[in-house]
Amino acid sequence: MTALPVIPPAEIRSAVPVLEARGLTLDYAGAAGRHRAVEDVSFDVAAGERLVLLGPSGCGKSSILKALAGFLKPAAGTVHIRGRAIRGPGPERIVVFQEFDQLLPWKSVRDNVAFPLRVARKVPLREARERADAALVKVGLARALDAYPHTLSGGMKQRAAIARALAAEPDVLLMDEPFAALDALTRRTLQEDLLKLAEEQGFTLVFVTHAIDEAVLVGTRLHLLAAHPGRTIATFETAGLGLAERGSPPFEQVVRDVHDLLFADGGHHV
Ligand SMILES: Nc1ncnc2c1ncn2[C@@H]1O[C@H](COP(=O)(O)OP(=O)(O)OP(=O)(O)O)[C@@H](O)[C@H]1O
Repeated sequence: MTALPVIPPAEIRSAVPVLEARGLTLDYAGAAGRHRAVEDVSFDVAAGERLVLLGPSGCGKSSILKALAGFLKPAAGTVHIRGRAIRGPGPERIVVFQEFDQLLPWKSVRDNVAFPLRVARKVPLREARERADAALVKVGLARALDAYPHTLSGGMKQRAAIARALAAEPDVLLMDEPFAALDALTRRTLQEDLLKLAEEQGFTLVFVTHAIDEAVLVGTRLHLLAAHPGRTIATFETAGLGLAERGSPPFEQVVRDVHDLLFADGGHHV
């Protein structure tokens, strides 16, 4: 008789966070010596959670994301994924950046999305292209499947980069102001698409933004940071504030509370 797999109860499974930062401290080496970008930041991200890192320019949001991606080694403290120390990049963590030049210029949009599936996930060509097409349709690029990146607008390139990440169905999606350079309408649509996909695919997300309304909408939890060096000033639970609540009094109240904290003491934190 085949032994049944032992599946721990949900409360035990969820006890190990997908991501865990403890006392995370990040430095850059410069001509004038060491520059401390982030100091003593700690957080957990459970499966399916969407943690937003929010704060003014220079508070270390991107640096924290780089540490989670495995591009930047902590000067002190630790970062773990599912209990394992992060020592470098891995295919289970995919980063979407703000910049529009994330695509390979010699590949079609479809093959840009299919390529990492084939290489990192060993998905057969036909299936990879099918998954690429489905992801591209979801971000509104159904008519650009065969186009090459240089023929796309900046917004379309960004949609393709997002489709590429989503198609790979990562365990953790890391997004660094992915919508910041998009026009307002596209930005709104992609916010909605991202939330729907998060619901469907259940991925865990760490999302960087300096837009408070976007943070409240996208996040299930907000981690507020102040600058010089980047450090935690507050956290907010925002799981109940999604698309249906946008613009509602509770939603707007959290936006105001976050704004007041970030601009406390006449902009002391900014
Ligand atoms: N490659 C680097 N070399 C030296 N210093 C850096 C480097 N990257 C970032 N920094 C510094 O580290 C600090 C945090 O920068 P980071 O880009 O993480 O902040 P941020 O919150 O993402 O800012 P923004 O919202 O403007 O993108 C800043 O003081 C910045 O000047």
